[in-house]
Amino acid sequence: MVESSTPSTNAFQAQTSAQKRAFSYSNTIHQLFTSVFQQKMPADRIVGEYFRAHKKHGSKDRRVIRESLFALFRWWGWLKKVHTSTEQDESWFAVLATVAELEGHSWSQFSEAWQSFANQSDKFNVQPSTQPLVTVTDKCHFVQQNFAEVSFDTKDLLPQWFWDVTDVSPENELALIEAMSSRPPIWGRAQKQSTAQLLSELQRDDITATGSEFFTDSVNLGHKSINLNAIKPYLQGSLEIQDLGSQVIGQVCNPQASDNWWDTCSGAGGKSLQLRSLMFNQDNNGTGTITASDIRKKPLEELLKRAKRAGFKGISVAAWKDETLPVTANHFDGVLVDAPCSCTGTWRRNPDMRWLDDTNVVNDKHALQLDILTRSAKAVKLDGQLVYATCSLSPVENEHVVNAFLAQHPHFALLPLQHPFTGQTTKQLTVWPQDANSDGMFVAKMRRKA
Ligand SMILES: C[S@@+](CC[C@H](N)C(=O)[O-])C[C@H]1O[C@@H](n2cnc3c(N)ncnc32)[C@H](O)[C@@H]1O
Repeated sequence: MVESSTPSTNAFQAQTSAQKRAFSYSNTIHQLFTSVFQQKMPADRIVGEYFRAHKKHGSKDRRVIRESLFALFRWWGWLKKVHTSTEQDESWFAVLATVAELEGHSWSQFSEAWQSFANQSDKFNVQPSTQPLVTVTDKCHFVQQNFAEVSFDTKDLLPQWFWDVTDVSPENELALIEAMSSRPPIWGRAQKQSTAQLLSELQRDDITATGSEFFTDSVNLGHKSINLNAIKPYLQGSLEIQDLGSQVIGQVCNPQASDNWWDTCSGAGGKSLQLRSLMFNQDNNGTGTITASDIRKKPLEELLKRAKRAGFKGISVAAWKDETLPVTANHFDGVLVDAPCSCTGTWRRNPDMRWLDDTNVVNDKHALQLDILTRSAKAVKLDGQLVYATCSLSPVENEHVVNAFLAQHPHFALLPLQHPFTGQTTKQLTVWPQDANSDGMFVAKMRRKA
């Protein structure tokens, strides 16, 4: 943890207990915020490590600290124009007070304290909003009113390099910014039981969840954090957490109950489990199998634990250590390549990454992605399917990779896809975060011809 310079409470005349507490929260948030940028490490990791080392914080403290920190990153495209120093000065308190307004945080006693610290300087006159801030356009006006000497635009909320590497039509721009400036809900899937059964079990655990209009096994678990290890459906494997956008990938694969699929970049198996679950839903005695591979061993161990929890047979792992194919060539009905990528489609959940990464994160993986796709394609049997997916919103990692592959492999052809949320037919599908309140994803499906 990086030590940030701490001004004395006297400097800001923190007198009441709420002001003193607000001051102490500010110290912690500032330390964490500074650490994320200095260590170039995801905020989630920095915060996790901090709370493990500082058990003194109760659940309310943790909520104020964590939510204020993530909100700072969410709105940093504007706030960095206000807080240009690295100190805990008046401008820092001005941005803390502002994020509390932008997010509608309930801790008004602390945001009022931050506001009063900011307004001790002649430079600031931060005022709360007089009306509800619903859209990013409302929020932009609010910030503009409070900080009249700088100019703000909704597009600032995503870095310029993102706009440079992403094809967003002008009519979709605002909806994308709106989605990227909010958190999606937690999405999950019902496994080995109906969604209705799962929902009623969740209700027994006091968790309000709803089904989804798009996929029969999807459940929306809302925005509240859930201690998964305390709920029965999760422990029994009848609930898996998987974003709705990610679920599109398994749905596009559409594996049949007796198919053999190879998940070449399985990680801890989010999609392997979904594929197995979809097979199981068709026929729970089906002979289908999933082989999961990854360059890293640890996630494969985690995958096996998750498969055991779900009681899924037919899932095995084959570590992919070198250039050699870890599976039989020309064997699989389907091969899924969920390639390593920039993850720009998951920025709603990790708003810090848009400020930690730069354009290289999108541009430097094209060769690796094409190489993995090319090697994976060798395992597809005649008439079998090859699915390429990323959680990137950039054509550089998506269409450009698929088109380069097809140019070198004319015996593969794209299969048309229907967007599950909008109904549009397309050759290569980008799921935008605003389409159905999910992460962003990309998927293309090819068939191996004679
Ligand atoms: C997008 S993540 C996969 C997420 C996973 N499919 C899921 O649904 O949870 C990409 C994975 O590719 C793996 N990877 C990176 N380079 C690889 C390579 N050369 N061969 C195989 N896997 C690789 C990474 O370790 C990472 O787990």
